Amino acid sequence: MTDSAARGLSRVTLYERLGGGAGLRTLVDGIVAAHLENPTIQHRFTPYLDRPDRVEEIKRHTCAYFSEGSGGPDTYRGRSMTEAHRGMLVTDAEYTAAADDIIGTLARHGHDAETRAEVRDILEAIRGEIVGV
Ligand code: HEM
Repeated sequence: MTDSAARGLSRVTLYERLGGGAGLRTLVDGIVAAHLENPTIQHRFTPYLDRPDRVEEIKRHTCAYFSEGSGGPDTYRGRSMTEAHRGMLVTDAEYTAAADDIIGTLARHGHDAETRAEVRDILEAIRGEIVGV
């Protein structure tokens, strides 16, 4: 049996494969650190460095958003993606840079190609909610 067939039978959710709540938190910390190092988008995030409470809130919202979207138990209660990013006029290149940080962080934490492809598909599905709004 292939890995994917086994997963289908045992219904292991993407949330569980990402390590549940603790795994997601580790990933979100890594993603934010990667954004701060990424020359294409770091300027979007450096203004938050002197607002640790807001960074913590955004991280918590992002964990809940990823949990809900990957079959986890949380409910995202933050603003819609379009509302959260309205007025930023995020470009396609910036979005791709952010998505690459996410996929790179997954790879660094040992998540396999199949899981990375699944996350990449989700990120492409919501691109239009964030770019250019
Ligand atoms: C790749 C997909 C992305 C996802 C899933 C995502 C998700 C989120 C979430 C859940 C929040 C918190 C919203 C809230 O607290 O109400 C947020 C906020 C934010 N995002 Fe994104 N985001 C993405 C891409 C981007 C990109 C490409 C940029 C800029 C280059 C960006 C910049 C920001 C900023 C600056 C905030 C803080 C907004 C504020 O202070 O109100 N995001 N994002």
